[in-house]
Amino acid sequence: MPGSSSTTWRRRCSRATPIPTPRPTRCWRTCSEAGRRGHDFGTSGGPAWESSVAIPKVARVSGVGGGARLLVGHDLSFDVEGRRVLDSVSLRAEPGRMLAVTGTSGSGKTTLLSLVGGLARPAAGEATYDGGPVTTKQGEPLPTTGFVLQSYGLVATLTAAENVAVALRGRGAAATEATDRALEALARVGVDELADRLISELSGGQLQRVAVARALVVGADVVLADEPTSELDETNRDVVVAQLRLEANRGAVVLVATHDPAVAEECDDELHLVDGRVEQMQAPPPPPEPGHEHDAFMRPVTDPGRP
Ligand SMILES: Nc1ncnc2c1ncn2[C@@H]1O[C@H](COP(=O)(O)OP(=O)(O)OP(=O)(O)O)[C@@H](O)[C@H]1O
Repeated sequence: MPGSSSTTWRRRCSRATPIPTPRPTRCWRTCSEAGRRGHDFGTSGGPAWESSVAIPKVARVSGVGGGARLLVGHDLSFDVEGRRVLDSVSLRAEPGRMLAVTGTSGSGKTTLLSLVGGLARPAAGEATYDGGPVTTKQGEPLPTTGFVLQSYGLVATLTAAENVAVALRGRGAAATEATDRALEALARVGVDELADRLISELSGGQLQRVAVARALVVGADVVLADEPTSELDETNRDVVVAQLRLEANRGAVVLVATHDPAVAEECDDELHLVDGRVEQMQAPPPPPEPGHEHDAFMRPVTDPGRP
């Protein structure tokens, strides 16, 4: 049922397979234990990967509220040419978690990410981060934010490395440091070999991974990724999702707009939009009692030959 409340649920990541890794350049370790997802990429001076990721099995319904480093949307609405394309949508995204924003094409995913990222101003409602506004009065994002734009927003006349380094140069990093970190970010998504190629010489999937690297490189408080895997094969999709998970693990709020159920499945929470409104979600059933763990996979046996 559409409504103005935000309803998200928490799901356990179901995949316990090792995450495919691009060629690492530095400290990189994999961990394939169930419930421990992610890798330690010893770069960029950021905090190390937290060794375990607590993903409870139980459903959770989030309410809207303030709180430390929460990204909150309060009844956000947005109009385009007099048409309401987002209608009273609320969300509450926590650091350390990945929130999938799903919905059919045109349902408002990009619009919602733009509003909570401060790229657009809502017609009504408010977005807050850490209890305060998401932008300065001049419209500059206040939390450090890594955007993966659907259209990438890369500069065609610069190389892949330069496009990524720009995100750091704009924040005052020295040229050498920015280049080093750009190469590391490109390596995280397996495109460091393309570092010196012009953007105009890259394929769609390569461009998309450069755009992801640019969002990763800043060690952002908030990562807003709009369809970050739409051009990728399954292996590279998993690499990108694993890197977004790493961002969450180091404490970022991560929002991923996606059409891909496999990507949504890897997230902890999901907010589903239908025609610019939040669709009421059904929470998954509670975990089985001890001793009944396999019941969920059992089907009633109907044998027409038996009474
Ligand atoms: N600049 C614009 N001009 C006109 N209409 C727009 C504009 N931006 C968004 N819209 C409309 O707003 C609605 C929501 O668009 P939005 O891009 O947020 O959807 P989406 O769920 O991200 O879609 P997709 O999955 O196709 O990227 C759509 O009906 C779209 O046509």
